[in-house]
Amino acid sequence: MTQRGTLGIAVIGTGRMGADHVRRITEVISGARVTAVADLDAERAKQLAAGIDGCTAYTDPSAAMAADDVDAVIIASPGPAHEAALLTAFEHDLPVLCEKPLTPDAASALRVMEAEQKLGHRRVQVGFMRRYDAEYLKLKSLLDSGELGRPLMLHNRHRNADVLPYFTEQMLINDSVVHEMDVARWLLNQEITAVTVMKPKPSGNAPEGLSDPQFVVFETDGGTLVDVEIYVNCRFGYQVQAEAVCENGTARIGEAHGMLVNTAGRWGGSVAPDFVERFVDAYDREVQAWVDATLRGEVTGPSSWDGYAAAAVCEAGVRAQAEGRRTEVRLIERPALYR
Ligand SMILES: NC(=O)c1ccc[n+]([C@@H]2O[C@H](COP(=O)([O-])OP(=O)(O)OC[C@H]3O[C@@H](n4cnc5c(N)ncnc54)[C@H](O)[C@@H]3O)[C@@H](O)[C@H]2O)c1
Ligand SMILES: O[C@H]1[C@H](O)[C@@H](O)[C@H](O)[C@@H](O)[C@H]1O
Repeated sequence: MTQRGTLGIAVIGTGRMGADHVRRITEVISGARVTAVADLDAERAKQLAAGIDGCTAYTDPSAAMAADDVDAVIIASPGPAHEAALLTAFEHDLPVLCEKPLTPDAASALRVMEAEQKLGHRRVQVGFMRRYDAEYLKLKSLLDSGELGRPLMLHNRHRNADVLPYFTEQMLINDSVVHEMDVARWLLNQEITAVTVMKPKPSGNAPEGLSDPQFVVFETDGGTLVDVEIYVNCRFGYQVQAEAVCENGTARIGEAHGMLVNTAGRWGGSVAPDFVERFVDAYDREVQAWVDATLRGEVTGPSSWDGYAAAAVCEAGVRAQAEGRRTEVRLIERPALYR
């Protein structure tokens, strides 16, 4: 610990999410402080570090993780850079909160799990923050209580106002639908066994080369059907909704937020502009839970196994999307460390 009872954290990748986590650790949560930031963009890291007492800027993530005042790591670089950062964190036996996706494909996720198993203990929490959202937590506890009976179907809507120009068809699955892969597995306590992707005629708002929206269906080993409407250029705001249809009732989350206003012959509320606003409390709770567990010497939350399972479903999803046919998901047997 760099200071008594305070975790010194290195944040790797200081773009949108990394910078937001730095702000959160510095201003919102307790028990931790940012002692290092690393970004390939030296200027970006330097600017962020300049505002924080005792924080050093690096361009090399390995140098940041080797620093004496670093006790734990948040990885917020792009998905393809996660494997290398995770393996370096393991070399220093550091606890890690790794933004989703754990890695972009199943083979690299398997390598990460193998390296973690060699350490002999769990080190990774994956940043599937919806598991910390108040509404998702309520839905999970209702489903787990059995009050509604067995879940038959789970309908999901995932809408972003827009995405950056480099957003690809594959990212629709790997960056966006990956959240529904995780929440479906978590809410239902089931594994996803097959994926089908269908595409309506694209929206006029979709950029050239991106077929948007898409409709994704998961089959599960418990016989529940899960569908996801993913629409990343809906223009009107950020919306994430889920409805569980069970034997004895249904439960829906993500419908309304904030104040309801009546005016000029209309009524209504507002739609969050982006995930940073919609899930602010979930991100806060996620990072605080990670810091608290780390200070207790524990690792909780979504594991590398969850990251691997999602990566395997993503791989099947990308194939289903490209080939236009139902694609099965194959998982290895769950290693003892993750049972
Ligand atoms: N949980 C969520 O809701 C959520 C939301 C957005 C992004 N994310 C995830 O967070 C991660 C970052 O996304 P973002 O939107 O902040 O991206 P971004 O492009 O805004 O930022 C990424 C930063 O990482 C830096 N970088 C690139 N390669 C690096 C490397 N090898 N080492 C160190 N730094 C490197 C870039 O220079 C950039 O500053 C991704 O894994 C993404 O999927 C999660
Ligand atoms: O990386 C982002 C992020 O994960 C958001 O939570 C999701 O809604 C977006 O679709 C995705 O592009």
